Amino acid sequence: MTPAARVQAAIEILDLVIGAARANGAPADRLIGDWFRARRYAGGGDRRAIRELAYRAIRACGEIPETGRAAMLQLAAGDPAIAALFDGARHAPEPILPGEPMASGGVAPAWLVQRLEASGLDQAEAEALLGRAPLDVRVNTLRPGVPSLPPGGERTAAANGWRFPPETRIEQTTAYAQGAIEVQDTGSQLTCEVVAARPGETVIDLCAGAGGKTLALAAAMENAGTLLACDADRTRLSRLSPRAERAGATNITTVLLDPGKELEALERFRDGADAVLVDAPCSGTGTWRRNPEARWRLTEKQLARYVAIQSRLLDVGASLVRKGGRLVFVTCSLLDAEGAEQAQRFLERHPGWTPAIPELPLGRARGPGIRLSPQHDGTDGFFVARFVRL
Ligand SMILES: C[S@@+](CC[C@H](N)C(=O)[O-])C[C@H]1O[C@@H](n2cnc3c(N)ncnc32)[C@H](O)[C@@H]1O
Repeated sequence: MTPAARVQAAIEILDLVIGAARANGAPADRLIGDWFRARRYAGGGDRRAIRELAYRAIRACGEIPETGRAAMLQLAAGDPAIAALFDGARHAPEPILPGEPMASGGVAPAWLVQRLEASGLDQAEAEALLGRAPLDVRVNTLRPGVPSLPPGGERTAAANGWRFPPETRIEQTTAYAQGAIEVQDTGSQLTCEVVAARPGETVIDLCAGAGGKTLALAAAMENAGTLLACDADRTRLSRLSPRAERAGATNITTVLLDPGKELEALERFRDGADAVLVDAPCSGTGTWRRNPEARWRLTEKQLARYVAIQSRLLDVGASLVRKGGRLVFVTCSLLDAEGAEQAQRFLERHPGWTPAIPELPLGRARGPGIRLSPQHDGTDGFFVARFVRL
């Protein structure tokens, strides 16, 4: 494909991404994959270039663009080489018309930029939310021996963490196939360390999803003790079993929860868990490096819904913890509404609890917890707080 045809292809993809963002449809990654599957003629180089162009345009536009072309014009406004490819040749985008509307630039929609500012993020830190994520892995201590890792890696601040260049094909390594390593962001690994799960304990991962953090907890517990992986989403939870098998994690029991009736399924653990992790559903502002179009999908109403469910799940988690036990609250968000403020409100609602601010090698204190950010810590954005029941 010619460079100009690649730009036109990226514009078509952007139209799909924008449509899906408006209609709460599939994520960009899946749309791009489907687009290529239907166009086998595009070679590896074309695919990489088109994907790169589409993501650069997504990152360049703060508000959701009207069209894919308007998004690409925003990118072209800062890159004359791309602008020059709008030449109307065969398969190329039509020439740019004088005064043709282009999407607006910026980090995120205006309301969200305001929320980020109010949450103490300066411009540089906000922009870093849209940077490139490295490839982090956790060495799985449940697998004996030292795994043979691909070249180019370096140790991270996490106890068992390594970082590789983003293009590393980690899933093709023997270490990955044997379950000796798991792909997991350093920030995510550190939030698991805050749980400080120990062998023999009863630990509940209340929002386990597909078990990214559950597997780290199982490793910390050395497969000894009870580890419940709960979630309200059957499909996500069903992905955990094969992952646990690959990782050699044998002490995990999955529990499908009914939203609003979580405690009914967990009644026998009431006041009994040593630790409960609430890795709550959130806006995901800390993971825009991986899915930058997520900022076009979020609405104030949705954010309010996340805040409400986080608060409810924290209350559910609290009633499962034994006296002296710990409750760990995590969101992959940098918004105080889903972090420091949420944690503070928990403490106000629950006088029988005290904050035990985690000591981490990365991050900065924010209210009664710690916040990690891409710019300051080189991780995804997270908030983590730990509370101890008196
Ligand atoms: C941030 S994700 C969890 C990610 C997971 N812990 C990991 O490390 O991969 C939040 C999860 O909360 C789940 N969830 C939403 N409502 C819930 C509820 N009422 N009870 C339990 N889980 C819920 C979602 O299905 C989603 O999987």
